[in-house]
Amino acid sequence: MQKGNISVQTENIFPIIKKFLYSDQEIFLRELVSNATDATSKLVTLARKGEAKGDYSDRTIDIMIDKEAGTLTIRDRGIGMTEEEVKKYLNQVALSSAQDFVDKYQDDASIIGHFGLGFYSAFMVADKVEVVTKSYQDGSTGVRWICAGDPSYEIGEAERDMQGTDVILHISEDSKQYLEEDEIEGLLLKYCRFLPYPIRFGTKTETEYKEFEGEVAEGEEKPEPEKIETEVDNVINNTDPLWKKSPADLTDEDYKAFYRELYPMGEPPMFWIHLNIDYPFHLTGILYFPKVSGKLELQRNKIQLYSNQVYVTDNVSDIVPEFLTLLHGVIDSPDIPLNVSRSYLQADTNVKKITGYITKKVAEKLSSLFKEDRQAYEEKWPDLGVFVKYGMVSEEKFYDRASKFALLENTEGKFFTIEEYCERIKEQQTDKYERLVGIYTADATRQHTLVEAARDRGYDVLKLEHAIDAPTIQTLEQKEDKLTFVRVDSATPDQLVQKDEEKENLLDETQQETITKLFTDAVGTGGTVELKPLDVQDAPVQIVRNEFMRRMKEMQMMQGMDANMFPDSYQVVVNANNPIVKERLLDVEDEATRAENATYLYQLAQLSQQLLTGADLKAFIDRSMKMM
Ligand SMILES: Nc1ncnc2c1ncn2[C@@H]1O[C@H](COP(=O)(O)OP(=O)(O)OP(=O)(O)O)[C@@H](O)[C@H]1O
Repeated sequence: MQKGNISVQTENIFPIIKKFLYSDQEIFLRELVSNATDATSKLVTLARKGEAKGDYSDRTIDIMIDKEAGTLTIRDRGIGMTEEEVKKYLNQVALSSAQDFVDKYQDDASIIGHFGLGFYSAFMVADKVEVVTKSYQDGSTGVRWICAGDPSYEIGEAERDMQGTDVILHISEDSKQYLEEDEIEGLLLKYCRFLPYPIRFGTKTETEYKEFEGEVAEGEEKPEPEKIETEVDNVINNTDPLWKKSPADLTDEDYKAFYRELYPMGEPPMFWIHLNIDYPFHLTGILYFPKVSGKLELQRNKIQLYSNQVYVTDNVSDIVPEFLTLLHGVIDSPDIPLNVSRSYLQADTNVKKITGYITKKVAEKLSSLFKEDRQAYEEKWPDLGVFVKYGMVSEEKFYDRASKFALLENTEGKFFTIEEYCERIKEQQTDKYERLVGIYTADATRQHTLVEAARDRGYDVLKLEHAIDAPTIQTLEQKEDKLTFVRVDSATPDQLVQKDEEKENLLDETQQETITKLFTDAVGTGGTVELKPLDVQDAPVQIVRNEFMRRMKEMQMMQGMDANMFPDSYQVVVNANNPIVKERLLDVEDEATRAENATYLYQLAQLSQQLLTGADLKAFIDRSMKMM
């Protein structure tokens, strides 16, 4: 054996590799199996070109544990290395790329999936690494290279028949878990599940039951099926994952089966998109639309990112627009730079193009579903809506496409595109400033009374009940000319759509003052009182919340501010023209009864909006009982 030093400057790299990457130790296996895959691919290419002669049909990569020896071996049947190549690639190339990686990593540990540490990641878990290799080239002999985690190494001849490479890790004392079968199998399933060559991890027992096929004499029972156990290779990967295949060759069932392979516990997806692009970047993948309805948070981070079928990460938030992280599936692209920091990624031109491409494909798919079968699309809307709205709010480009197929649902359960809806309300709901006023409820059950009051006026009421609807409304108002929204409780029904009609007040000035005073006392600090001449049949007292003030408060609360900093601003509108107001307040002599009636009418208004609680609610019930 010859001895040598890898490099003088690298004295420190081993402890750094061990220490800095400790939390992500497990990636060593992905890096080494990737190298084995690359070495196999290189040989396959040479053989195809006729430059490597021999039978290279067995491309299996073996992962082997030897507990007694304390080693984990990664064996490939790939291109192998000559002694010169070992010196060049392991002592120089691999080392300098590891050095580069460590330098970058020390500056910013957010490198995606920690790709690029390469061969030297072995030293995260091993005290000593032994490489036994033989080049595919005629006349090559085996070579053994040993390095014990310091800059010195040994190199010499080794016995070896087959071309290819064994990387033997002498697992260190504090990484003993990597000698456990379950641990290794788990990592192989995570990182290597879709690699293009078979990854064999020992053997497994397959059990089969064979029915008795012979004659059974009358009166005799058929013998139990025979149990047949066979030892077969434990190949842990699917070498030909669905996203690599041509969509024309696949059926719906294939896509569903692949979804189950990815998420065995998941509900079946609604539909999917097969991505496939060669220029100006390479990208393949399948994105599935899950049923989202309401569960906005739970579903994130289900897209897996691969690079040439090697798993990288399931945190793709810097690679795809945020709203797309609600989708499930796989993206595979060798063109995403994986050894740069996450903040750099978003500025990368390839990543920008990829983002744009995926967004466009998603919009196209939704658009075709909408056009092909509107009814089926409407049925899916409860699950799709959250996703589409999220996209419209957060991605300008998506908005432009989605505004054609986004739907608005009204309280009758009918669906409209934005354009259709504007057309529908044009006549009734255009205000004096020529704005189209969309009236909505955030809770059709709680706001039932108000919804009905608006509908009685001939208005249409939209159901915008999800958390995503508040920002969606804001976006629609910004984007769509002359469209504005008001919630049913933001004004009295006659004022939801402001028109220039002034009603005559049936009370004289003294009467108006008396009424205003009575209600100001009844309401106290609960809100401001306004006496207005409304329709005779409009309720005597109504409570409204200014749309703008309410939105401000909601926004502040979303930003985590104290809710009490912005008290609710309620306006108590008293209808001067409702006959009850006159009869119960003005025509009553007794001061105390008048005050009591004012309070009672105010409480009725509170009750209709579920604002009456605590002691006030009890007082109201007591009084109602007495009246009975
Ligand atoms: N199993 C192997 N068979 C043949 N050559 C190998 C094997 N493992 C490593 N090598 C050689 O060593 C070189 C350095 O490996 P290393 O993993 O450090 O970097 P890389 O694979 O080139 O790049 P990266 O890991 O960043 O993708 C490889 O380019 C290859 O030439």
